[in-house]
Amino acid sequence: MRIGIVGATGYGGAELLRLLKNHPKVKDIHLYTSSKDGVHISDSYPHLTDVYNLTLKAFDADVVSQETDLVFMATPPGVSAESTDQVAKNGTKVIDLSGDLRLEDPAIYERWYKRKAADQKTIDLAIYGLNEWAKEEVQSAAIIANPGCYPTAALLGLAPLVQKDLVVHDSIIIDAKTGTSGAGRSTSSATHFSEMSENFKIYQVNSHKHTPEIEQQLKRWNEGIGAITFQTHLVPMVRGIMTTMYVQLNESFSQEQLHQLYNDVYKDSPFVRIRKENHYPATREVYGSNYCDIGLSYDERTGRATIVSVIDNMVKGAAGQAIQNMNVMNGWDESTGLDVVPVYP
Ligand SMILES: NC(=O)C1=CN([C@@H]2O[C@H](COP(=O)(O)OP(=O)(O)OC[C@H]3O[C@@H](n4cnc5c(N)ncnc54)[C@H](OP(=O)(O)O)[C@@H]3O)[C@@H](O)[C@H]2O)C=CC1
Ligand SMILES: CC(=O)N[C@@H](CCC(=O)OP(=O)(O)O)C(=O)O
Repeated sequence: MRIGIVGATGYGGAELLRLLKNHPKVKDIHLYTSSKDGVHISDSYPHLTDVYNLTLKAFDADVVSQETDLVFMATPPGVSAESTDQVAKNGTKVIDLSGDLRLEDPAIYERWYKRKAADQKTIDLAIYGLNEWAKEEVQSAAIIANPGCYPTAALLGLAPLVQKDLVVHDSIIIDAKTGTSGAGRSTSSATHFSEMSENFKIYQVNSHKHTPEIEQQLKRWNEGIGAITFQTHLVPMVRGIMTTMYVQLNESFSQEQLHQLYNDVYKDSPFVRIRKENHYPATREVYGSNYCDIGLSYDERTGRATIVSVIDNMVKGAAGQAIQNMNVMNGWDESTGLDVVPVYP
């Protein structure tokens, strides 16, 4: 299969290349750039020296549609909105890592992303690829909107309780933390070393663009769910996301029942690991892997459940989930090429 990566010089592109090296079905890879035409990938990423002998080519949607069967768009917001229909016109499948095709209402996209949305036809064709909960749709999809990093962690953690309508509808609070690689490779004053070292910051308070994405999916599962409170923090680490979620349950639960529910729901999901009672995951424990690890607690005093989920933002939050989606789209085992043990310590 001929694979394309647009935005291969970014962190998402580099992570795709790291993981695809061990993918038995992928041999023919084409890399596209908007600024480094003719540059060898190892000049951009020396850790890939002798791993790939590939030179970047200028991104042109028509060329991509002729040269590839499936393309990963690892590009900033706006690029997929403009070019997906052209890339897909000859049957090339598209997996978009950006947020351009995730929101079904273009007006909501334009309000939160502050840029023009993709055309409605392309948005309607795109399947929201939260893989664990969309196997059938992903299988037959031509275009995948790969979920955002925070929504992946939050939604996998909330799904069992929300789907079974066990949550007081307007009680969901998501307290999220991320490492700096989530901001991509280009430098910014928010993420450079002097700003982030020995520091811990809240950002985009009540205004993060992943808020409508999380609400949209929660409402698909349970239309009664109200507005969520979602806050994001930057911590001095490179990879990893932790979402700590607080929800009021609408019936009395026991710790044991809560664990039973999550173990049952995710028993056939190889990338979701439920920790045993009184054990909680740390970001290091999924580092470099496609796992989402979940810890649970029910507080009898308050009637609230605390759900903690961790992922590696670059893997399950981006490139890993994208490859999992590619696998399911092609009828391959979902774990193909993703059988990676987390790097520890
Ligand atoms: N980092 C993360 O943890 C996650 C990222 N994402 C999303 O994935 C996408 C990629 O993220 P990330 O790799 O971190 O970002 P980076 O900024 O590291 O990389 C983006 C790449 O896109 C390319 N690019 C920029 N403009 C254009 C253009 N007009 N046409 C084609 N290519 C262009 C650039 O490469 P060049 O100059 O060579 O063209 C750049 O290297 C983003 O939308 C991001 O929000 C999603 C989940 C998690
Ligand atoms: C640290 C940092 O800036 N993280 C990014 C992660 C979001 C991201 O990557 O955006 P999409 O998944 O929607 O494309 C942010 O908070 O915007």
